[in-house]
Amino acid sequence: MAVFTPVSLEDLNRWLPQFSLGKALAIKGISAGIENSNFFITTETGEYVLTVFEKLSFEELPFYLELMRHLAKRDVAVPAPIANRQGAIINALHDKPAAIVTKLSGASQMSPAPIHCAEVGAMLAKMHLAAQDFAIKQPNLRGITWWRQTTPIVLPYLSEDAQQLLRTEMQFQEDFALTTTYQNLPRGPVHADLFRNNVMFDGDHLSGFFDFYFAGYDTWLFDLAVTVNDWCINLDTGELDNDRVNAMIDAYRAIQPFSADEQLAWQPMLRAAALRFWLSRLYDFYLPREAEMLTPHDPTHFERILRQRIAHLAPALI
Ligand SMILES: Nc1ncnc2c1ncn2[C@@H]1O[C@H](COP(=O)(O)OP(=O)(O)O)[C@@H](O)[C@H]1O
Ligand SMILES: N[C@@H](CCOP(=O)(O)O)C(=O)O
Repeated sequence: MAVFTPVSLEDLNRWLPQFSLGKALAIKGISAGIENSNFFITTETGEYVLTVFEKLSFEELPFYLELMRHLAKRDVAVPAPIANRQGAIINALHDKPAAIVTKLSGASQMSPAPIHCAEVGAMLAKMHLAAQDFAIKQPNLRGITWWRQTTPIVLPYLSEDAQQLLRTEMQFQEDFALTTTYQNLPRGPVHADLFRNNVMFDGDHLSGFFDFYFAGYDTWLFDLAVTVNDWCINLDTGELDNDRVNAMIDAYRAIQPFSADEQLAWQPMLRAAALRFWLSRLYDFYLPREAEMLTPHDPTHFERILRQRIAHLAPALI
């Protein structure tokens, strides 16, 4: 991540007494990630993760953190938010919303095999089902409304060829969103950013997933498409690795079978998932925010993936 808002050990020890976590012993900024300021913290009671939210507001945040609390209570492997003595899980730090969550064990699996993709597919299906009775409905803030807003902002930075691709794909997705196939897709709270760096493995065992800060109420299929586009590809070309794709969708289907509409929507949804992250990476690349640490992601990675999804069909969901 970046560190946009520095937090010192002294800052933390002034802020921490509202929690039952004892004294802070150490704090370390985390360079991975690009959205918020994240820190590993060690206190007298253990190790946690502190996040200072850079864009999400006090009003928007309950959806994300209450969803994590809801899932953790149902034994889904996600970090649990830590409440202060008044029961609040979102508290101001340096005038920004901040939260402490439990720290997951393990490490990211950045070169996944089919076995890892199967674990992720099964866990994603379990998460979708466990979230069905979650009471708060907040839209995916990086859904098609945001794509419409962001497209004209980033277009001027693109080559003519890339501009043509973006305009054509936006029209395709606008048309697809009007179909009954799309409108009939099962939906609920989804993670919407389940990349390899947001999942922890202990060996071949999935130990947890985190970074719910792009979550929203959207189609389950969009969530699966986002995940396939990061876990099941040749990173150099964006081409799908069918063994990993089939491992993930077979494991998902074993828990939650696909509807006829999902089977019809699969190819357009893989394109939509590629478009969404091409747009966000273009925005972050050409309109970057000031940060103490920031590792921006490469936008052309998702341009390649989008072109691949348009040119070649993925394995079907049947
Ligand atoms: N609960 C957690 N347990 C363990 N590591 C975490 C946890 N949350 C975040 N991290 C670490 O912090 C990094 C950045 O977190 P992430 O949520 O992806 O950033 P951002 O808030 O910018 O999206 C992760 O790649 C991971 O290394
Ligand atoms: N995962 C997305 C955007 C967010 O990145 P993160 O590292 O902050 O989770 C991408 O790779 O573009």
